[in-house]
Amino acid sequence: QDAPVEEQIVDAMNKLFGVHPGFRANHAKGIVAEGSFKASPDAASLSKAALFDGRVIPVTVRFSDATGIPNVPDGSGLANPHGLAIKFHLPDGNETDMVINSLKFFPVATGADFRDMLLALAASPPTAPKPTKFDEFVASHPNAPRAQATVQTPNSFADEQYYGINAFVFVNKKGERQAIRYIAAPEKLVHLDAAEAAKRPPDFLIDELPARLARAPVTFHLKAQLATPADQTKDGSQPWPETNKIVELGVLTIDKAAPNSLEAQKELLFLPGRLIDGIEPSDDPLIDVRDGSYAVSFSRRNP
Ligand code: HEM
Repeated sequence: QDAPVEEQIVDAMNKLFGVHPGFRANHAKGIVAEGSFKASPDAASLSKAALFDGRVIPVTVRFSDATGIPNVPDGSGLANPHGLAIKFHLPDGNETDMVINSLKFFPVATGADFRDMLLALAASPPTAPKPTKFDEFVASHPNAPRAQATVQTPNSFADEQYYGINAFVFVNKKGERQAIRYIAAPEKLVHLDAAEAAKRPPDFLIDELPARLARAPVTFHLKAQLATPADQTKDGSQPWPETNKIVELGVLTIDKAAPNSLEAQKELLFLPGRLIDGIEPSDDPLIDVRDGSYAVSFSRRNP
């Protein structure tokens, strides 16, 4: 009970999804691929980060299904939101990560609330008497079901739009600061309705990606949604107005499935707070809680 909240969160995930040695406590099922990123000239005016200087930066990415269940069917509602984790390998040997998913905003604003939501879900199996613990949680956290309602099953990991949710702060060469939220936009967005998704084979997303990459590369436009001075940055459960300016940061090209995805994903650790000069965390408390929880999960899956 006195454990740090990051550990309590991973314990709650283990309770909800079961313990599956060697797998992530959340987003357990995934596939690794490789490619590159090339920034647009606009990116450098917002951030001095080496990532945005226009050179071609090799990347390792991992697409994933939600939950800590390693064999969750890709078309199940449980597998929403799908994730995209990107590791940028910079010329100086440094790395920086982006860990984003298909929710437009997060169900809750703090680590403690996220832990409580996971525990409420774990205490609310289909047989639980009504109102369930999760019904009670929702009554005091109305954004939780609203957030989940923003996701659908995509036709392909490549046909989904992914959102950064947590705000980061870009700093440019002049020292100007701009809060942003990331968006990775696909060439086309293709969603399935729940009935159609349920009919797809259990690994249809995982199997489709290497097949698609063998034919042609997959591209995403990495963008930054800019905060206005009126926008808060500390609550990822509150989206910014859709009218906010969006700047194209560059193109992410994924061209090769990793030859040994299962082994590769085990060794990979993506951290939302692994940043480089020119990109800073905002005051959103989830960034630190996420970093801590991902590290706990990593140490348990690689004991
Ligand atoms: C309090 C908030 C959150 C907590 C505690 C949390 C916790 C976790 C944990 C423990 C993992 C497994 C990490 C590992 O073993 O490497 C994970 C994976 C992941 N999470 Fe979160 N998460 C949170 C919020 C978010 C948000 C806001 C996003 C998206 C914007 C997100 C996207 C992902 C993705 C894409 C993965 C898979 C990463 C990979 O492929 O290695 N999470 N999360």
